[in-house]
Amino acid sequence: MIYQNHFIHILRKNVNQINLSFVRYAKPFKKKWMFSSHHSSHSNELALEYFDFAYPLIFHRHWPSIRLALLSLPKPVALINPYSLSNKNVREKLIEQGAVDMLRFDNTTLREDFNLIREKIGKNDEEYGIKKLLEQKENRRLLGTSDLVDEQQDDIDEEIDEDDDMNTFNQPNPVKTLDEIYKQALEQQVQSVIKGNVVSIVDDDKERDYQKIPPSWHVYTFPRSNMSRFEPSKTDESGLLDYYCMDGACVLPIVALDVQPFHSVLDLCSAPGGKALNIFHMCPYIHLTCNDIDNSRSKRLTDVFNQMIPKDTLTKYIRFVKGDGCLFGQNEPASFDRVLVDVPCTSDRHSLTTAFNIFSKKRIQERVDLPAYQQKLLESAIRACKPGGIVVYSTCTLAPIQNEGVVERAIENLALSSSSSNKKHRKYKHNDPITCEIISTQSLEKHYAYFFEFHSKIRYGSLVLPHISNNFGPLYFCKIRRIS
Ligand SMILES: C[S@@+](CC[C@H](N)C(=O)[O-])C[C@H]1O[C@@H](n2cnc3c(N)ncnc32)[C@H](O)[C@@H]1O
Repeated sequence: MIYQNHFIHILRKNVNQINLSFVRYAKPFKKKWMFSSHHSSHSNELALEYFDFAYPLIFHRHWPSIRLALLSLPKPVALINPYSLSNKNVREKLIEQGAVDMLRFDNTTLREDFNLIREKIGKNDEEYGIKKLLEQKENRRLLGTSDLVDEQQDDIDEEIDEDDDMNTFNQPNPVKTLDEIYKQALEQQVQSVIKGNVVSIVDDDKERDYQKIPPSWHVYTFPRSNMSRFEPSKTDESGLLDYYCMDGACVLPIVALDVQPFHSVLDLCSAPGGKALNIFHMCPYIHLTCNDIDNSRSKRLTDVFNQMIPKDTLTKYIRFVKGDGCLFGQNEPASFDRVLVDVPCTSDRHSLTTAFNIFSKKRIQERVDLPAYQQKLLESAIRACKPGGIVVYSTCTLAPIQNEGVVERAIENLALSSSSSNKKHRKYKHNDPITCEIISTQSLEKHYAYFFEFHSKIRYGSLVLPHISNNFGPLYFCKIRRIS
């Protein structure tokens, strides 16, 4: 019931024009569908127009495959409810159906081969020859993985494969049109989203054993290229659901958060609660605070938890708060060991399938203000975190300005506050100087490379690119440590 109801069927007339005749209703616990065969929503089309304008400049030849995936059915994963009485039977049934536990998947050889290829095509390896790239392309084909690896390959592919369909997708217009000029301006903007050298990055998770997964946390999915769907979730005798379906990429920020027993954890923008459930299943011996500003979404959040967690556990370990996350770190002392801040964003996949999305003309100002709002939420999350604690920032957009751009500006702004000479230029009022560093998520990417397509040109954090063979994401996340 939960996830399958989310899926929309999209009729595409041709590659540039879509007819979004289904409109998704985002409430996971209500069977609501709006079907309109006559009206394709204008804001859906605006979203696609914007993506077609901005994203080829960032993702180059990969944009057509990302676009295809965004316009296709997303792939679900099932988060098993360890409190459900049918927990064991359900897991056995899913395995019989061919599903695998994404957190315990151990096809070591496949993963090692894949990682080897990725390493070889390392971002900065300029001396790589065409022959080797072709070999690797063939390896990737044999591994059944896509070729979303490195832009460096693009130039070479263009030299050697002029008839490649992908290259003809955005054929340059020989005459420099006004569009071209706008595109160049936008490209400059995209390139200047981050400075790239103001935040330090450490690789502390390099040696982390990602195979060590707590026994309460199981996430099932079907293997690559397997488009099977999960049956609707059922309730057991005590009224608890046996699993919760969601986008598989949602698991990654939680892996990055690395919650440990007895931690005090804050989920600043929590509703409807998919990631908060993962946090709690990752480590049930914590004190979890779930906050959201929106009344109806907060109600959904508590509904989700009531259907997944027994009442006594809920009251003992979980606190629900309804408040403005921007104020969290200002009014309370920094008290959390871990903070997840999964901010509102342009929700790229969602915007292509919902009627009144943030690309609507009436919401232009909201969209323009979004990165500043996200920055405010991230700064607040960092302020709420204890020194030495971890903050994970996440979004479900591909836009660099809402991802790395926000991370860099927030960390820079918090550091600026330490300098008294800069105090008058500070955007938000807070008392103490705050310094942060970013913890690289490269090792996490390597471990989960079989399931996800990661964008290789990310400086801070990781970005999951939607791909038709395992249609998860988009999802960006960045792991930040508060130092002082
Ligand atoms: C991307 S959704 C969060 C999804 C959620 N983390 C999950 O996994 O189910 C963003 C949420 O931020 C909430 N939000 C927006 N502004 C907020 C604010 N100032 N303070 C707290 N929550 C806010 C929205 O109501 C929305 O529920």
